[in-house]
Amino acid sequence: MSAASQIQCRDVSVVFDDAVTAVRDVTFTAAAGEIVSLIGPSGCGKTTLLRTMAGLQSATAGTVTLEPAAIARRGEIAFVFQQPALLPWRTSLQNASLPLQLTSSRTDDPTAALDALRAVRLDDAVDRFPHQLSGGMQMRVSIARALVTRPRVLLLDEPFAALDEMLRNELGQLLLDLWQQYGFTAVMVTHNIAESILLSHRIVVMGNGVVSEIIDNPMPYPRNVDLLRTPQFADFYGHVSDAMRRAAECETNLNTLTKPSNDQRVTSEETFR
Ligand SMILES: Nc1ncnc2c1ncn2[C@@H]1O[C@H](COP(=O)(O)OP(=O)(O)OP(=O)(O)O)[C@@H](O)[C@H]1O
Repeated sequence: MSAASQIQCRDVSVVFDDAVTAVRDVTFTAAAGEIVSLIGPSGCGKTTLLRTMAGLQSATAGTVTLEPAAIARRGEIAFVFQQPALLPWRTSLQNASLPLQLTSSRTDDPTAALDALRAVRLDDAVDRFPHQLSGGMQMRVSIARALVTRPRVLLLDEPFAALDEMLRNELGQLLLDLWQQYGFTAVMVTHNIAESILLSHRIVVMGNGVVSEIIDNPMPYPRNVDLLRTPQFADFYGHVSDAMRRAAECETNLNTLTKPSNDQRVTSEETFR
């Protein structure tokens, strides 16, 4: 098993086209082996921050440091997207093997891909093509493909958003099992408060590009979906939900301030300096 890496974001800002500040001075650390959720209103910069952590987007300012270093071309950083994005002409085994063929290992040995498919409980679907799989099974193949290189860091962008609640809980449970087995550090963007509570050690709440709150999750591990029916869960859900509301209100207030009437002619930079 690869050692997990700590991810440290320090004063990270991302500005698009010199005009849109998607992420502003974000600082937080995901400890090695921790699961962290990024939640917040739509458009608050979660995906941009996750892509910056993956090295898919450059930071305009600030740094993202992985310790020990994790190298994407060796598959040490893996990304799971909302859509499974499988190649339709490849079987589950061939899709799960893809990173091994693209990364520096360049191996055709199917053992690691078979192991990853077994871990996501798809032993009996290795020779099926994507169109022969349900949505949940396709997502499992996508997760197997991410894990096949034994990444130190797993970044997930709303991986279960397109699935119904039962399937989402089932795959959440699967992700917890895989985390126990593989020991990666995970950062996951989600809109789903219950999912963030079920899975993560800490919940980073964002609003308007900034981190508005970081909430430690007191629920002990190992966890399973039964947690969702406990009074402690209900209490904590209310707490996270209030933080989300505050982030959304902050977003609304900032938007009001950053959209001045013509006669005010104030830039957002001036407003917040
Ligand atoms: N490539 C880009 N060019 C210009 N603006 C962008 C680009 N990508 C994102 N943005 C803008 O940056 C802001 C943050 O977008 P981002 O996708 O990170 O938010 P998000 O919180 O992930 O949203 P959602 O929850 O809806 O997926 C938005 O205003 C978006 O329009």
